[in-house]
Amino acid sequence: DKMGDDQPNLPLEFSKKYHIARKIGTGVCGEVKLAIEKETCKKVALKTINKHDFPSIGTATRNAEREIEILKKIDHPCLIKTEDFYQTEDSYYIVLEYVEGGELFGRIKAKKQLEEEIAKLYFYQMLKAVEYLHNNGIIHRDLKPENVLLASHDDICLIKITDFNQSKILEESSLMKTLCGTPTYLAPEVFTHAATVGYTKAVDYWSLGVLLFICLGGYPPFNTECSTMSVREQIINGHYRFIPSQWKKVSNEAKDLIKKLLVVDPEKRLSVEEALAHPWLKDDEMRNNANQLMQLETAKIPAQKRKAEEGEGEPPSKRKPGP
Ligand SMILES: NC(=O)c1ccc2nc(-c3ccc(Oc4cccc(O)c4)cc3)[nH]c2c1
Repeated sequence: DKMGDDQPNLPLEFSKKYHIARKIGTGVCGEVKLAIEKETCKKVALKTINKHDFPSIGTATRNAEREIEILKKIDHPCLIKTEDFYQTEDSYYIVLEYVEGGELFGRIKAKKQLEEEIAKLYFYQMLKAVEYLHNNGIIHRDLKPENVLLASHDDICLIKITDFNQSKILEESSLMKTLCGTPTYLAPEVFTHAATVGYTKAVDYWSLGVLLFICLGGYPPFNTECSTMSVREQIINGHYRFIPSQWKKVSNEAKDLIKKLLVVDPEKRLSVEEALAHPWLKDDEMRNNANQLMQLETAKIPAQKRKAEEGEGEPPSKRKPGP
């Protein structure tokens, strides 16, 4: 069709370089479209965040700026890579790698539930990715099957976590500094309130438990099927069931790991490090597969960041199309 815009008000610079194909996902704050780089026919995912969308003026912009800051900073084989950014006065445009296999959500729906060995391979990679995020002071806060992408249509494949729109960067809070000072004059609630304020990494541990439950059981642990409690009450009470017909082929070790992640008290919830040490994941064959997939990915064209650090990289938008 015509060489012009396929979508109105895209940045001209973007329209010159890419051709929009079709919508491939809808995030909370914006949409994701498949786009083709004209010079190389390479597929990319274009995520558009409208500055004037809900949740409220300013929040969408703040979240988008934080998402872009995080995307520039991260570099891990199981985290989505960013190719480019554009901005107009009313939208942000993030050009991301196109992850062929699509959402884990679609794979689980198609297969009803994943075979245990496949679920283990994916979950181990999710843990490694979240371990990397937490070690870099980033909490994802929106881990769900829609935000876990699969690198290929094969079962044995790399996963890529995406969507940092709800993510938080753990910075030195004034409360943390206060707690390091001399407490002589500090009121008691500063200590007791401290234990509950803000989000901690533990919210991601809980989400990982829900993700693993859905991968193995094929249905969510907290859902509207429950007649006596609302979803909110089920979560607050940590009330869920392993429906026998869905779980008869699943090992007790896998169920044990889920039980230790879906713990209401965040202090008692298993951390990523502890989950990685759980017997269910002490599986050398799986780890070899996962590590090979991750090393292959890392060996590919180094991410923009690595190039930038080595000082070779031109700013992405001025780069010659890669091989
Ligand atoms: N929310 C995000 O930050 C985000 C960021 C990047 C994303 N890429 C996809 C994506 C990629 C490939 C897909 O393949 C398919 C598979 C089947 C059908 C289809 O139309 C596309 C689907 C979704 N979804 C994304 C979401």
